Amino acid sequence: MPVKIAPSILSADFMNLERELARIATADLVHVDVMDNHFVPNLTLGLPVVRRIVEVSPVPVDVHLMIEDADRWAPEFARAGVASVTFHAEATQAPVRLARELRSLGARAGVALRPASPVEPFFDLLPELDMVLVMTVEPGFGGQSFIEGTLPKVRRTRDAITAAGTDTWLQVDGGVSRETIARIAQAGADVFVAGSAVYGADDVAAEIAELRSRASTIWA
Ligand SMILES: O=C(CO)[C@H](O)[C@H](O)COP(=O)(O)O
Ligand SMILES: [Co+2]
Repeated sequence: MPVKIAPSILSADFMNLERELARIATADLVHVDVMDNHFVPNLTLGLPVVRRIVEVSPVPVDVHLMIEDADRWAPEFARAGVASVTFHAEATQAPVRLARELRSLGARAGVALRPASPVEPFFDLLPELDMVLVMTVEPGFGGQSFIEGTLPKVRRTRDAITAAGTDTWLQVDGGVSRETIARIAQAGADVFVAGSAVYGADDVAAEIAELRSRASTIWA
């Protein structure tokens, strides 16, 4: 089954991260948003915290870097032992060189795109990438509403991955909820980040199961 649910700890209780990670043990990945207050107008957490998350997380760690100078910093997150490192296309000088370096360090390599950034330049480069992240909100904050106008980009990306025949995952991040997930899956996404929808639910495990079920129906 291709569908993966990746709760974002951006909406978790940062004072109790170990407990918050344990609550999402039935998820496929945990999504960790790293923000530097330069690439986006928000500041979250950095390498020392990510290293501890890797040690205690019950599921593989998926890092989303919203930082400038990804070429300098992204490899450090791979060295921290995360499963995947996604850097923004807008924050790197050399995406292929960086993706190759991340892979050589044992991490999956992902490229992320702001809603207004074109994905087409990456179509010929898909064999170099383990994941494409199409942002479905402007990066920086959880709890924003889904931007419907990003769906055609998700569909074009899925079509390009199918044409390339690569095993590149297609992640969406921002405004994923019970209301939006089926439409996003219909457009071709297979990895779904959900922060406020999961951590805002009374029963976190039930919410993860519900999101997975709604997306899986489309993929079945
Ligand atoms: O990268 C992000 C914000 O830049 C977060 O991963 C994303 O916003 C998740 O939050 P929500 O599901 O509440 O929209
Ligand atoms: Co994110």
